[in-house]
Amino acid sequence: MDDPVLLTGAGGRVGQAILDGIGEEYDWRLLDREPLPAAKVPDRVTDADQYVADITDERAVREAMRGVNAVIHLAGDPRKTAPWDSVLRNNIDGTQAVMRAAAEAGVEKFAFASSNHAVGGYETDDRTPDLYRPDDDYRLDGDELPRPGNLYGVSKATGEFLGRYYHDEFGMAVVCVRIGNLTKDHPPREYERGQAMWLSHGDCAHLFERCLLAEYGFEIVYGISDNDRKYYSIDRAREILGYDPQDNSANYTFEGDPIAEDPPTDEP
Ligand SMILES: NC(=O)C1=CN([C@@H]2O[C@H](COP(=O)(O)OP(=O)(O)OC[C@H]3O[C@@H](n4cnc5c(N)ncnc54)[C@H](O)[C@@H]3O)[C@@H](O)[C@H]2O)C=CC1
Ligand SMILES: O=C1O[C@H](COP(=O)(O)O)[C@@H](O)[C@H](O)[C@H]1O
Repeated sequence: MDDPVLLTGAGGRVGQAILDGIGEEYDWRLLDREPLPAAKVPDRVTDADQYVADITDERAVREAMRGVNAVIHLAGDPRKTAPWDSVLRNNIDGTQAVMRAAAEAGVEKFAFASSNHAVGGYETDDRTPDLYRPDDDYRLDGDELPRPGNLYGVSKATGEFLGRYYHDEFGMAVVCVRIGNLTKDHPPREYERGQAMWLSHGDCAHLFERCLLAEYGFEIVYGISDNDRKYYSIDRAREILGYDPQDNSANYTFEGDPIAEDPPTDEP
């Protein structure tokens, strides 16, 4: 991909996981409402390719979108406890502004950071905590209706609907990645639910790179590592995007420490 890729929310946790993994591979436009310190910016990205702007600023977003062929849209309020005024502004109005600008600019591929919280309502009392365990075979696969468990989840489900609209009406390829729980170096510590939806930094960067390279129309996929414990299927991400995750929370203790592999023996 030769044209620039616009990354919104570049200074945040997910943005940095992506740039740590594939920051040197693409021509980036980085947009965030906070200025990015040099340590967060890949070497090849110049000042001219950095936009300090709010995604609800339609003019600034249109400016950042010029000549862009693909967008990874992460900017928003990531708190599951976020109040309505914040998710309405940052996650719904903001996503509408970015998707609209992308569609109008003829952007080919758009990856949207959705969330496990768009479907948190499936974690009913009768399914939990079994759901979080490796021997339970309940799976969500992306075909189910959204079922948010909080207003943040409502805002993410709304972003998915916006993606559906911009795909159907403008022909933009849109993939909504329902990200699980991103943590660096190890799965969330002592958190069964988080370990079932762990997304490692390496798998995160690889997954979003596949969103840039694969061919698709409109898709909803789950963004988790290849965890033994899981209630989200990653089959669709594998089939459509060519996602090939390398990490698995089962290779760590409940406390989050790596489980040592058996040392090699000399015995035949
Ligand atoms: N970290 C995780 O495990 C998960 C993250 N997500 C989603 O991924 C996206 C990124 O999440 P994180 O990196 O964890 O969050 P973060 O809070 O670390 O990063 C978000 C970035 O977006 C920027 N931002 C926020 N509102 C903005 C606005 N109105 N205009 C311009 N920039 C704005 C912030 O300055 C920040 O740098 C969010 O949309 C979140 O909902 C979804 C599921 C899990
Ligand atoms: O959408 C998000 O989900 C993750 C995981 O949710 P949690 O309920 O296990 O905390 C969360 O860490 C992240 O901040 C949020 O944006």
